[in-house]
Amino acid sequence: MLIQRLTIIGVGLIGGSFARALKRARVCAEIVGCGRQLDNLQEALRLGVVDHYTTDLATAVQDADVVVVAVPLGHIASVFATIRPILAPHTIITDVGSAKASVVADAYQELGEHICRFVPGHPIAGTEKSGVAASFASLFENRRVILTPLAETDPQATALITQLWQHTGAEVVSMSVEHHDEVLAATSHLPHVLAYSLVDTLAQMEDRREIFRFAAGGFRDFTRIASSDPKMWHDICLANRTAILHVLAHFNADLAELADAIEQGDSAHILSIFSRAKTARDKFSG
Ligand SMILES: NC(=O)c1ccc[n+]([C@@H]2O[C@H](COP(=O)([O-])OP(=O)(O)OC[C@H]3O[C@@H](n4cnc5c(N)ncnc54)[C@H](O)[C@@H]3O)[C@@H](O)[C@H]2O)c1
Ligand SMILES: O=C(O)C(=O)C[C@]1(C(=O)O)C=C[C@@H](O)C=C1
Repeated sequence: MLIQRLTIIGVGLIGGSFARALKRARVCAEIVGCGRQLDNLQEALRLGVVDHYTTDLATAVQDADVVVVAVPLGHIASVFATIRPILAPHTIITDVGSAKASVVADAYQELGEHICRFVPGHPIAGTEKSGVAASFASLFENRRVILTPLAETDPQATALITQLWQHTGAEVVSMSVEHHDEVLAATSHLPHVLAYSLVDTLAQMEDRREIFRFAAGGFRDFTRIASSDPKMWHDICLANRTAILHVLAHFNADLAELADAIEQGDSAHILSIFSRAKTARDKFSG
């Protein structure tokens, strides 16, 4: 066994999938789940995702070798503040939050002397579903996990968290907090903002029933992620607002240029934008 006791705070899609993958790999002797919704924790136990559960954060982190904080970004600071006095000196703490600067600021503010065993992390894998019932063991297979260790982070803590993620089938990469937030603003946060905004625009049109009746594959592919948890994406937008606004401004300018080309009937311009995008997309998906 790699570790004795792993505690997951927030046994939802990501926390539950991490627990399932580690159980499958048989690397933790015991997995403890902690959360606020009793029915979700009971389901986690019934599904065999955790070995025990508690709704009490203090009980959950006692004697834990590793604590994984997998709650929405807006709840991370209060979780850190509550567990700080109970954490053992050897306990390693990590998280899975979709933006990293806000989590790191929360950690500096709330974790005190435990900052040297905090390894910020983010699996680049998920779905539009939430809760433990939506979790599955193969979610992280062949996907990337980004770690953004701090100057203070003990390299042995980073090495252990790296090993745990590798046991889920993921490839682990490291980068700076700032770079992470800029890249994810472009590749994940902007697409979610656009999908929510597009669906909301259509949903407010007078003939929305007719519009949605004839929405087919293209609409479905483009908007699946607008079914994601609104509170989670609210938290991400506020946590990474500077980087999101920067890439959104860029996008707005390019969209205005495309609208102008359509208005002018500028075939060459329209074709060059679409061809450039198709080449980039084909190369990326290949
Ligand atoms: N969904 C994705 O695609 C995805 C991908 C990568 C990372 N993330 C990140 O993972 C984290 C969790 O997202 P998720 O999709 O698993 O959400 P989820 O809603 O499925 O799970 C979150 C769980 O945390 C619990 N929780 C909320 N507040 C809590 C608190 N104060 N104390 C204890 N438990 C609490 C909830 O009851 C829920 O069970 C978020 O920070 C998100 O940014 C999500
Ligand atoms: O596939 C999806 O539904 C996702 O939204 C997953 C996705 C992404 O944008 O790729 C969403 C948020 C994350 O923090 C990481 C992954």
